[in-house]
Amino acid sequence: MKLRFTKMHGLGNDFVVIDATRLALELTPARVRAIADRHFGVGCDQLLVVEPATQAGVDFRYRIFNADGGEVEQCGNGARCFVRYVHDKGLTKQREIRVETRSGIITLCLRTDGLVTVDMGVPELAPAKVPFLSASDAVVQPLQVGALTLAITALSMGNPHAVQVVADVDGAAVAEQGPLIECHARFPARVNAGFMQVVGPHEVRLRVFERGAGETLACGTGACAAVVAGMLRGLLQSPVRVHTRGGELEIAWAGVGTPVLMTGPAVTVFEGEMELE
Ligand SMILES: N[C@H](CCC[C@H](N)C(=O)O)C(=O)O
Repeated sequence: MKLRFTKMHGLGNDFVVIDATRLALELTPARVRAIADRHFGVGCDQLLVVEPATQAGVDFRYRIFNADGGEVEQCGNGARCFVRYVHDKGLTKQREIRVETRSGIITLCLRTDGLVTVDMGVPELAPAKVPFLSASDAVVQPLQVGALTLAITALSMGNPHAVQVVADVDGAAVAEQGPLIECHARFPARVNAGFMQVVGPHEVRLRVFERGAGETLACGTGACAAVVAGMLRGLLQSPVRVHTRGGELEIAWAGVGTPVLMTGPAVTVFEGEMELE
């Protein structure tokens, strides 16, 4: 079957976006992997699917698939691209929309300056809800990774994150530690591994080895998780500028029990059509 798609990115975290509001699309893990493959397919970190809402008071349903074929709960950079896509495609005239994801409803706002602000919801800190196997709910917890004992903060932005503080992101062992953290037995749903360098109380540098995609140039939920972790540790104050390899995000959080607000760009690169087996 011929499949039309739009290639987009949020700070270099790249997506194939498909409008499934008027077509029935069966996305098996094998099909997702074929689309995401950077040599034999279109290539992307995640596949984003636009579907009609299934509940009242919501504008669309938003499905997210990692390059490894797994469907996941949330994607921050993808959410910014989502609202730009549905607005530019004329699927809505609203600049603020509510979309349902596997982890709940989020609100996306396409600003007149072209940036997008997303209410990413309230972070979940209880280990069982991350999920993270731990007898403690301490903010900083030891995690044995090979011969090292890392100090991580585990939390959920709808999807699971393990954030550690490093002295210098450029020298951080992302390639070595990332896969070991991602698949660590104490994270039964696997986890996104964040490496955060604190530059000042309102500024960090961040790299993320993403669950199901490897290191990406930026991770929106990872930036939210890093700021929440840094504020809980007493290292950061809201708002925080997060420097990723792909560019900058602004993250604001008023504290436990309140939602995290993320602001950043969303870019359309090209339109295309592919043959889908
Ligand atoms: N790899 C993530 C999904 C994509 C998140 C990221 N691209 C973002 O911008 O938040 C996970 O498995 O939870």
